[in-house]
Amino acid sequence: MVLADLGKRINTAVNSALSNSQDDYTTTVDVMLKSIVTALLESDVNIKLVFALRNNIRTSLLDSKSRSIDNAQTKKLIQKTVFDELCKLVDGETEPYVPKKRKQNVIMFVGLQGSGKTTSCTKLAVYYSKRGFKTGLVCADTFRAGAFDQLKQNAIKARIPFYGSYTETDPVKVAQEGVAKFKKEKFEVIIVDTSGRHRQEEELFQEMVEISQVVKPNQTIMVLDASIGQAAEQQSKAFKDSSDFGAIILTKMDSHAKGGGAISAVAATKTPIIFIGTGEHVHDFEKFSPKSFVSKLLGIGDIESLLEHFQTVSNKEDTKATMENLQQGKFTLLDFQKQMQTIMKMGPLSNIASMIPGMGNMLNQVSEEETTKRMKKMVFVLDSMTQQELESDGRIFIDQPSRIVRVAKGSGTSALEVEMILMQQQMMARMAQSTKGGQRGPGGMPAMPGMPQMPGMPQVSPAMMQQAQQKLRQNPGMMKNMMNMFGGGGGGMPGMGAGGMPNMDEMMKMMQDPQMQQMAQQFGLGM
Ligand SMILES: Nc1nc2c(ncn2[C@@H]2O[C@H](COP(=O)(O)OP(=O)(O)OP(=O)(O)O)[C@@H](O)[C@H]2O)c(=O)[nH]1
Repeated sequence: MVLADLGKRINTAVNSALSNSQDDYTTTVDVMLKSIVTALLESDVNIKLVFALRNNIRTSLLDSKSRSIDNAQTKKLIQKTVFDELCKLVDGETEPYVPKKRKQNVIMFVGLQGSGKTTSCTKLAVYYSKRGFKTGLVCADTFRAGAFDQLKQNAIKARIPFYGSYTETDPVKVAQEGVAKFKKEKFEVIIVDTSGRHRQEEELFQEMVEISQVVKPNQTIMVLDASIGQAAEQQSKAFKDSSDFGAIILTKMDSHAKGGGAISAVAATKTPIIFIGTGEHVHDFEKFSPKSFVSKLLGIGDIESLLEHFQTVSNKEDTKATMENLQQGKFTLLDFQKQMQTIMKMGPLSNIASMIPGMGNMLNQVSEEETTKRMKKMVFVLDSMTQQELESDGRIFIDQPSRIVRVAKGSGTSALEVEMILMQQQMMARMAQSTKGGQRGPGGMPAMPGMPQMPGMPQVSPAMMQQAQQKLRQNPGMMKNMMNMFGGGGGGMPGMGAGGMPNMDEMMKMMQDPQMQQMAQQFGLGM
């Protein structure tokens, strides 16, 4: 992620300040600030902003009130002051426009060529469409050959109605006609993609002014490539003068670019970032809030973004069907397949992990590549099942083991791997059975705490539980295996507790189940 290195360095600076008991308070603060300033400057953040941030933190930390408080409070104060000042750095100060239902909201995109405009237009269209807005896309880029085809392909894939022309060369005319057509058809969100050039040229800005005059956008969004560095500021100012955008989308935040230049541009134009692009896929798109961003940057996690993201990528109908099944205490292989597809749509596991408190570092222990490989295998296995098999509770495979061999062949996996997935589904089905009518967690998934005893399971005494927990602590590799069994601990899976973390007590109970133990031993999981 962009700025990931910056986050680590700031964290280190704050933590070493907190653990340093030898220096006096002023020296501790100054040493910490020196490291933070260096990290920010090396990430391309504008020098003026860096020094303003440094002075603000120093003033807050060294004023007489903060100095008189005790050690624990000082630690909290340092953490909070750094956090707040970093939030201010990415806070555009003004409130962005929010499209209203049953109104016709016209949104115009501007930005240089290659910044990710067309991709972001489609991502935003999908975002609003998923939230019940009748949404259409207009391609007003007649400058670049192939621009309309690109938007068309994206729109078809995402099932978003679109408008454009292969013959009309006047972008103003195309924009006007497209918006008029969608307005007539009572569309609620109409997104206009415009052209970009490689450089900031006079004609481009003139074109933006003219399009803006005819489509009268409720909101103009500038798309900015997070990797452009210091040039971001000048580019943003030029667009601000011509098209007075009211919001920014930062793209390519998944890259390893420094990103500080783009952050500086936000501060220079006092315009809020509303979304960030985190990949090329249509769902690699996150709503931006300064607090969430800084939380993730510092590895604190951000459940709000996770749930918001889950809502965007999950299919309402599928979720509803799974919910109904869960209400009845059922969890079929089809439910399992839908959940896997949703998790895969959420993007790289590191993206998901960074949103879960305490999970940011977890993927360092379980290799992302390995986990993604395992998850993909699970999808291949489930995709190789017949509809009858998917809609079943999984027993069909026990009754007819030849099915396992067929699925293994079809998915390019082994019979053992298929059995492994069936075992996971069985575990989840058991959980669903035991939570029938019980409490539900976020996203309607079973809430693990306070879960009733699973049917057919031996009673687990507190001593046994303690023993098992001890065993787990002594053997972290076992936990890793368990995490892998659950596809790397991705969020939203049935059987996961709040925030997608597996519930330890529940795991313990499952580990005590003789049938599960037998199967686990067979798979070499060493329970
Ligand atoms: N990794 C990554 N790639 C992205 C992201 N957003 C866009 N891209 C890629 O960046 C390239 C350019 O994106 P486009 O959407 O075509 O850019 P554009 O600004 O519309 O360009 P023009 O149509 O030429 O003006 C494409 O290969 C996209 O797939 C992102 O958030 N992350």
